[in-house]
Amino acid sequence: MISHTRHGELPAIRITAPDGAQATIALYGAHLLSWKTPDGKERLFLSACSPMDGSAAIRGGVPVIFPQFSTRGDGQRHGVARLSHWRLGASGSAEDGVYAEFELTQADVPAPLAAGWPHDFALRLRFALQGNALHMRFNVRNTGADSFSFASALHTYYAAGDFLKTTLQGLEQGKIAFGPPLDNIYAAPAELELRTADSQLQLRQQGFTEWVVWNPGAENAAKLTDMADHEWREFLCIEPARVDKQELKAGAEWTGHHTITVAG
Ligand SMILES: O=P(O)(O)OC[C@H]1O[C@@H](O)[C@H](O)[C@@H](O)[C@@H]1O
Repeated sequence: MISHTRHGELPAIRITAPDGAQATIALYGAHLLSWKTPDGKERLFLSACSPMDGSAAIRGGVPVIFPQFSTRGDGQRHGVARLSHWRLGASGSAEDGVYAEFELTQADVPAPLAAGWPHDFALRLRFALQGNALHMRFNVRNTGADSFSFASALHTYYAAGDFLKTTLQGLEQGKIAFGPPLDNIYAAPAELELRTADSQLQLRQQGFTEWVVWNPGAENAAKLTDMADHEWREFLCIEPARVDKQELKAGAEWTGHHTITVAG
């Protein structure tokens, strides 16, 4: 079932699966704010200090990064998609569960931001919920007459319980046990295993080229106005990404998949 709701001042869409799984997506950024598995447990971190009025990017959940990753370029930091109001597209039931799609084109991007990246594009982000799995499918189409280059990421903030008790397995570097702050880019195997203080999750990607792993630690978190000082310990970001801009020819499209399954 799909219903309209609000989160703070932001209009949002709620997906509720027959098994009780639930996701809430703000139209601002097509930003996944909350994902609850059928047991009612929240799987994503969302900062209590995040702006929720469309004046700035939301801190937590799953920000959509497009067309620039971080400061890798002279455009808007982490791109314009997380700062634009998307539209609800198709929704319903499919093989992979109850789903809703969100759409954004160049015409939807606020003028000052659009001026910084003047290309014709169409984005479609689909969220599907079934049992303990969440599937995100991100599609980028070049609708213009010239090629453009873009980077992207699904900047997932996991509710880790306790960052310091979290481990990640599957990277060629071996098992990572977290401690000091980190902001690392790794080559992207298809699958990772994340163990938080109380859960085990499988993270799968297809189409992306890197995993970015980030936690600011206490000192850097204290400098962030949209994060409470203690919150750094509650989350870990693991982002399937395409950190460097790669070309997309006129008329071509690219699709990235990100599936998270709670295994225990
Ligand atoms: O504060 P922002 O713009 O949401 O970015 C958060 C972090 O996002 C991560 O993806 C980057 O690797 C970090 O360098 C960055 O600090």
